[in-house]
Amino acid sequence: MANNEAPLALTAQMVREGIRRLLVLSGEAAWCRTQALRLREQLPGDWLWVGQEAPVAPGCTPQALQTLLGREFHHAIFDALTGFDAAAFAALSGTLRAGSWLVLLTPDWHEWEQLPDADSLRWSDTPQPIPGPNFIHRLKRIIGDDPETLHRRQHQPFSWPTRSPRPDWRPATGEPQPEQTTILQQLEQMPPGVAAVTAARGRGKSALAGQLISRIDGAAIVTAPAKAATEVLARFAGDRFRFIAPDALLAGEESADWLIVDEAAALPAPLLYRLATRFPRTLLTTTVQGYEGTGRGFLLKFCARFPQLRHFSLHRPVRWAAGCPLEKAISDALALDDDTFALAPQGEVTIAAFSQTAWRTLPEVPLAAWRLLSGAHYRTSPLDLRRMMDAPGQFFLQAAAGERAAGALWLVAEGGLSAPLSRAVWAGYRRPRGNLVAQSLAAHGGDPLAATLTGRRISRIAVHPARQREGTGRWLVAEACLHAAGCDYLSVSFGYTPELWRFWQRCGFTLVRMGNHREASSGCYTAMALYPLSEAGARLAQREHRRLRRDAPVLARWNGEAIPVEPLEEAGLDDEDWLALAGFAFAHRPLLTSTGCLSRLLDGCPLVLPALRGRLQEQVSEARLCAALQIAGRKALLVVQREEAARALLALDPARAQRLRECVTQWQGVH
Ligand SMILES: CC(=O)SCCNC(=O)CCNC(=O)[C@H](O)C(C)(C)COP(=O)(O)OP(=O)(O)OC[C@H]1O[C@@H](n2cnc3c(N)ncnc32)[C@H](O)[C@@H]1OP(=O)(O)O
Ligand SMILES: Nc1ncnc2c1ncn2[C@@H]1O[C@H](COP(=O)(O)OP(=O)(O)OP(=O)(O)O)[C@@H](O)[C@H]1O
Repeated sequence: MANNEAPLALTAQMVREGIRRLLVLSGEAAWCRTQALRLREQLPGDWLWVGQEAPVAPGCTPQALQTLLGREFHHAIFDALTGFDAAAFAALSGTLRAGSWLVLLTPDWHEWEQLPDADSLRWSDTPQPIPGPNFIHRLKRIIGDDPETLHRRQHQPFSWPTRSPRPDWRPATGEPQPEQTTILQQLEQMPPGVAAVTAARGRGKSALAGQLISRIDGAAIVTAPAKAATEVLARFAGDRFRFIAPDALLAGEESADWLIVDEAAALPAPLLYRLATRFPRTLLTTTVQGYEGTGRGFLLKFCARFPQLRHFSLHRPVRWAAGCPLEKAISDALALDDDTFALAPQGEVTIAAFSQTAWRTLPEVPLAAWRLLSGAHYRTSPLDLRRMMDAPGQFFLQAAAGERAAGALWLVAEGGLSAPLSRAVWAGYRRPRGNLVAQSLAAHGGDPLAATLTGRRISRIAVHPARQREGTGRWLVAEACLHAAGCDYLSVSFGYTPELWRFWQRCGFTLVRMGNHREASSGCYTAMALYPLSEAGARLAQREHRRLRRDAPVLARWNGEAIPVEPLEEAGLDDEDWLALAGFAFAHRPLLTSTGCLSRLLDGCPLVLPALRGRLQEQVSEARLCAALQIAGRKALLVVQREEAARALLALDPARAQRLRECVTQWQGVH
């Protein structure tokens, strides 16, 4: 067959069979792009080009792909020549219609895993891009071993292969598919309440929601993170489709018999919760595959808040045929399949540490740990997989029972900043990437040298649901302490719930900080806790815990949330307050970090200080305060608040205030 007829013939066969395939082009950038453009001309289709720079339209960057989810394309090119955004790659594959090619452009196949990957700046806290050898090595092995993937390398012969035929695909006709019919029947008879439909990509969730709208007697409102992503739903709902954006819906008074929330897990949990409780019946649809950052965690965390929730799932693909080679290749490469929770691990538990090198020597161990950790946590994405595999400073423990993972724990090395940098972080001048808890201890805590201490942050811990409350979680944490000899503390930052805090308390952790606002994704306040491992760590934990107890009454007033510590009712300013106030008045420490000491300052100060009192004592919103005081905006308001604090300090003790001003302004000079 002539070389330009072969791709046409193979593509026509893929259309008949309802499948998609991966084609990898590896070599120099110019060669890869030329080959891709040539193929694009040969094969008709709408050919989305995803890369940092798309030479043709339609095109978008990997990061912008999120806005196109819910749309469908016929063929796509994914440029991974300078960086590989795994989440975007997987998401793109889900948008491809039957009969499509996903063309992946990679650097020279042998060099790829050694080359710096621009995407690493998102998952590694290093200042420059680093290579991701473990991830790329595994990806290469899976692609290389996959007989369905085509691979063309520069300077190597290539001919289009033939493939033995599969049964012809019978695409859906527009009438509900059998799985859809069963669910529709139940939804139509559902008493008031919440239902959730979950499935992997392309299973007909959105179509099902549209079919429901077109069948019910009453009115329905559709909402979703992006209207552009509701095309399929709109098509199946017909002229009864009515879309209202989530915030507009919340702000308005609209009523309807059904609320349909498409891609529900992409909305912040508190918003979703408020929406779901406002309508008699709510249908949530969401993708349960790691790359949408949702996963089983959505069911575990969000849906658990509705005990009567009806949960349905769709299994058979509709956008393409079952057994599609592209779907399989991507699911294998990104460890997306998710049956970890189906079988309970049996038998005695043993715990062992493993390092990133296990991805080469004994990959099933880290893979099982990854599956457990990602399945148990809300919003885990392939970014986390890449971090786990290749970012520096990661440590792991696995609890095994028989052949299966019963628990896993992931730690990240933090701290050890230089004294000048730690002080600059404390003063609010600097905030380099990474070191979440270590920097937070300095930036929001009382000790300017806090970030010089070294810690290991527990980034993830999970125990298999069938083996919880047996002490495995505590044992994992105890083992982590043994493996962290030489560090000052173990730390954890988590979305506060009383149950989770109970766990950390039982592991011996001391609460040192509560965030000032609920996290959009979890609806929880972020809490930070420490487990000291050295004397310096113990001093830090005690000092920060005491500070939290002092600030607790003020924080609780501010949050309207009880802080789980015994409040210390101590009026007046101590040395730490003076330093923190100087950090606010003369440097850049944030207002919300300084609420405790500022409140104590205001309590003992006769000056009027309207910008501070208005915000902290009367809790007037920033916008109203700006209007009342004729201040141009939030930034200008903060300047005024800092000036007021400076005036109060200078009035209280001019010499001390002056001395502290000189001290904290010096801490700016770090580069
Ligand atoms: C940084 C982060 O990863 S934060 C997120 C933590 N991970 C998750 O939420 C994932 C889902 N949850 C889990 O995987 C598990 O429930 C874990 C890891 C939190 C706890 O693991 P387990 O092995 O069940 O904990 P373990 O049995 O060691 O519990 C020790 C003590 O903590 C407390 N505790 C543990 N779970 C709970 C709970 N759900 N409610 C109340 N107390 C609890 C109890 O006091 C328990 O002792 P007890 O059983 O004798 O009363
Ligand atoms: N019953 C049906 N008849 C005809 N086409 C259907 C039917 N159900 C779904 N489809 C088509 O299958 C494709 C996938 O459906 P849909 O978008 O609803 O799936 P999804 O699970 O929401 O996928 P994604 O998560 O990728 O958005 C769409 O092109 C849709 O038009």
